[in-house]
Amino acid sequence: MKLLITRPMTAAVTARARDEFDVEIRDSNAPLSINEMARALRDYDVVVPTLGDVFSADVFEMVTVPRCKLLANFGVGFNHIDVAAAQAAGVRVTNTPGAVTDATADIAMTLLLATARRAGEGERLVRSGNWQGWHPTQMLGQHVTGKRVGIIGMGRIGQAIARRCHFGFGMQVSYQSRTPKDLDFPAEFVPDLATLAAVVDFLVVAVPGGVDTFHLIDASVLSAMRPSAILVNIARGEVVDEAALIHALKTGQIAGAGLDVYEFEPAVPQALREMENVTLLPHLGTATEEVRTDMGHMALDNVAAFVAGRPLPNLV
Ligand SMILES: NC(=O)c1ccc[n+]([C@@H]2O[C@H](COP(=O)([O-])OP(=O)(O)OC[C@H]3O[C@@H](n4cnc5c(N)ncnc54)[C@H](O)[C@@H]3O)[C@@H](O)[C@H]2O)c1
Ligand SMILES: O=C(O)[C@H](O)CO
Repeated sequence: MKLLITRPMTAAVTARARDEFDVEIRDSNAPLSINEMARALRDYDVVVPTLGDVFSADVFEMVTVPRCKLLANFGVGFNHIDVAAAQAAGVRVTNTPGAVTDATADIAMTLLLATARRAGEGERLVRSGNWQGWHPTQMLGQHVTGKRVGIIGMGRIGQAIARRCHFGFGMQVSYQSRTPKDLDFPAEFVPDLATLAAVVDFLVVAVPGGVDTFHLIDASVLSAMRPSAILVNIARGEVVDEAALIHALKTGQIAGAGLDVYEFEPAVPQALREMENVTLLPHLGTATEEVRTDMGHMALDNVAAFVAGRPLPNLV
């Protein structure tokens, strides 16, 4: 069984992979090219791909009968893989749900707090050497405790964000999801997105990427938001119409945004980079040693199950 891991991993994951499998670990952090993806499907039994490795229908068309029978994705989001095309080619797909949940919820709170409290702007001021000292009206931001948050996509991460907002910050939680959830804390289900957008102080996006959610947050949702409201996106960049977001920020339709993901990642529009009321992180949601190691182990658990002929624990 030949395994390809498409990026360098943490030391613990690398050691386990080398110990348990005949593995090649690609020595580059760049996404696979289309030809590398075709070669991966042709030459390996299992591939551990990740974000940026765009296994589209075109790639599966390039390889008539893939040797590869499993794409054990490193990451919960799998919108870079055309799952239907993979299945049609006899390739199963797994992901790493759960391992990413708390860290990503923590980054959502980091973005919410940093944007509301102007932390990035304040940090830049101190670093510039131009800070003139404290005064009663210096750099006033928005209070967070007790405010109303709207969460779009009440899955694992959405619920972890909601718990932090409710238990940690005494916030009122409203949400939109495909179905109402049975939750152990108070949260109001608002089925209509524009209605939800209109009543919250913070709107947090936590849905999966892909065709169903492409530009879910468009000009109409942004224009429904209050001028004092802040948008946070930890989901996938293309869930938010970035051009419409820039327009909403420039025209004061909304007060700010906290972003971990971008429509044309890693390209971040200059317009966003120039705005003080926007907090920009480089897709840090799961970026801790422990979480990346847990994700790697979860991907390798799926590989191990495949090799042993057992049911795949995280089949998509
Ligand atoms: N920024 C990061 O580093 C980072 C890290 C982890 C995950 N993510 C993203 O977060 C996503 C969510 O992860 P999760 O583990 O919570 O997934 P999940 O499947 O548990 O939750 C997604 C929720 O969104 C809901 N949903 C789907 N389509 C919807 C729609 N059109 N409108 C409203 N709700 C909809 C689903 O019903 C589900 O409740 C991932 O798919 C990934 O793209 C980002
Ligand atoms: O989907 C995920 O798990 C993240 O975006 C990658 O860490």
